[in-house]
Amino acid sequence: MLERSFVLLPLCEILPPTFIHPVTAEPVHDHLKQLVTGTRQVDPNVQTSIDLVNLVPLVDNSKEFRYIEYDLFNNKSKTQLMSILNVTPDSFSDGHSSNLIVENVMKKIDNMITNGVDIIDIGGCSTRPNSEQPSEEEELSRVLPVIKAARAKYPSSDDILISIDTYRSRVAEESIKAGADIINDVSAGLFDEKMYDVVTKYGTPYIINHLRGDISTMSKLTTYKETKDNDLQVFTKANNQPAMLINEVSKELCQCISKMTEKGVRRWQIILDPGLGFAKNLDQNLDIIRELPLLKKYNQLNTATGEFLSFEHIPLLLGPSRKRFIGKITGKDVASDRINGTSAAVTACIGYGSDIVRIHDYKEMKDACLMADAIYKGIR
Ligand SMILES: Nc1ncnc2c1ncn2[C@@H]1O[C@H](COP(=O)(O)OP(=O)(O)OP(=O)(O)O)[C@@H](O)[C@H]1O
Ligand SMILES: Nc1nc2c(c(=O)[nH]1)N=C(CO)CN2
Repeated sequence: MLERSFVLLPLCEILPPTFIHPVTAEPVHDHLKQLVTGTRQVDPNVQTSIDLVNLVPLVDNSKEFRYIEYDLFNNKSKTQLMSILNVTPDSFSDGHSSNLIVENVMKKIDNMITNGVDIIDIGGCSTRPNSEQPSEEEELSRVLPVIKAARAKYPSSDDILISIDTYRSRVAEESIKAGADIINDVSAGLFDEKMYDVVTKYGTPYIINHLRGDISTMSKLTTYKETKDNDLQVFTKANNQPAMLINEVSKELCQCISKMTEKGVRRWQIILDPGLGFAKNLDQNLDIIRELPLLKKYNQLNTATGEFLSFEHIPLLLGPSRKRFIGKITGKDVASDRINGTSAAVTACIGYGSDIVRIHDYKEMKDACLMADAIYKGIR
């Protein structure tokens, strides 16, 4: 056991750092560290190296087992480019029929795929601060025809991954039935209590984004103070303001994770997003990016229930694209003028450890990803 990373690593995801190995009397986490630092060698009869990959299983109609693979041990996976496809009436319609809208959207999808996008994030409902929310029926009528058309032309998740950007469980469910692969929920289940049941039922990857309040109140809910909870042992110490922000965001995400796992969602379905622009002010958005390594190491133990939650080796997504904090820093009031600012932010996100970036300008951001991967991960 002590010479096998494929035994120790999963154990360290479910056992707290305080857990002592019954025979060696050392923490199990220390045994993993010994393998990572080379103090102890892996068992050559069963493993050629300590390297492991994380597989996020996909639910595909084919019989084959499909998954998204992340080499989280060495940070050597190519960053995934998630391209935003807003199917809101003002994005594609020019006053014509819905068939024409789908036709126009398909051209854009073709172009995204030609330009090397990995995931297309389809959204029929804007979640930017204070935006108006359409009805569920309206949201469904916007996204379903596009998902169906995209899946008809690109049948396999190998061709393209499709995510549905929605906080509504019914939209998520219908989208999965229409062929979407991933659920991207800005509310991490807080806006719709049935969301976790859908995620459990279909077993899809589930992106959980941190926010507070709702679309109209979130911009004001930016006070992050250390909360007192005698039952909660947090292993990442918050000795400054940015670290405290990370810990509070993480704790709030863990509250959601705790609820969803109780409902049957599995750890390997989860992709984390600390939510740039969601209940964060300008400095907090910068802190989130800069302190991403802290978030990736977040660990907590509920001493009352024994529940241990760790963010280690969970894939991470950031969505900085064209957001207001970039506009404020670069002095660009118009969102489409923020491409260079976004490019710099995307590079930083990757440098600090984001596995997926959600962006609007896929051609430009493809280049940013290629450069950042070459510099930070040595991947070409
Ligand atoms: N959470 C946010 N925080 C700050 N600014 C945001 C946020 N979301 C969107 N914006 C701003 O909204 C504009 C882009 O909106 P757009 O709807 O295209 O983005 P999006 O990421 O697709 O959002 P949504 O999916 O909610 O529609 C930009 O002006 C951007 O500055
Ligand atoms: N996962 C994720 N989804 C989003 C994000 C984001 O930052 N992350 N930003 C949005 C625009 O506000 C809409 N949807």
